[in-house]
Amino acid sequence: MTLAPALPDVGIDAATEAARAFLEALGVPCDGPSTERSPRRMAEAYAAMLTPRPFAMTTFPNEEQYDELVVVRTIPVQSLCEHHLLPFIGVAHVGYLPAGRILGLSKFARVVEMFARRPQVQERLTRQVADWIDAELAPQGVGVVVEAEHLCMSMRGVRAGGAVTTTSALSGVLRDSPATRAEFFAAVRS
Ligand SMILES: Nc1nc2c(ncn2[C@@H]2O[C@H](COP(=O)(O)OP(=O)(O)OP(=O)(O)O)[C@@H](O)[C@H]2O)c(=O)[nH]1
Ligand SMILES: [Zn+2]
Repeated sequence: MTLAPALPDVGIDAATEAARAFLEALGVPCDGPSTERSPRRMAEAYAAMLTPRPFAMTTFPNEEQYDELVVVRTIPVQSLCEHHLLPFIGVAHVGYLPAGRILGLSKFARVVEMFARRPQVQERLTRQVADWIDAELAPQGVGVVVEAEHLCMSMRGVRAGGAVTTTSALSGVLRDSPATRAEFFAAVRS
């Protein structure tokens, strides 16, 4: 069983017409020489931001029986909040304690991106990354921390620009062992 999101069925022409109607309804006509194609650009931009990129899961046998934490810090996060379809942007820190296999390092950034390219809430994104690593790798434990600014909170509404939300998801020994958990959070903060 895979926990990867299903690929959406994207109709760029229909999205373009909807974007044109949407912008016109907001008093933003797109009839100038440089704006005629803006509805299509908008449709393509949203399609790009909302379509996960599948990737090959590459694992290696843990031949050295490496049994310390592996932590990949400061992975870029760019997603859209499902309430306003406005971006939330920040970083993820992903760590795990290997068991029988280790994961290709680039895959941590790929899995974050895969789940980020959907309408999201930060809590779910954080949990999905942890659950995917658990399911695909069966490590001794996983930890994921996401720190992000939500533009729906800074560009509109409450206008709390600069507010950063931190979420975390832990499993296995990273959740159950206080020492391992503390080591993970220390690595994240270093
Ligand atoms: N928990 C959580 N909330 C989020 C996330 N992204 C956006 N939200 C919140 O979702 C809520 C939607 O609330 P509503 O009251 O329905 O929407 P709204 O009237 O536009 O709210 P304001 O943003 O307060 O103006 C807001 O409080 C957002 O800040 C997220 O990733 N996680
Ligand atoms: Zn929002």
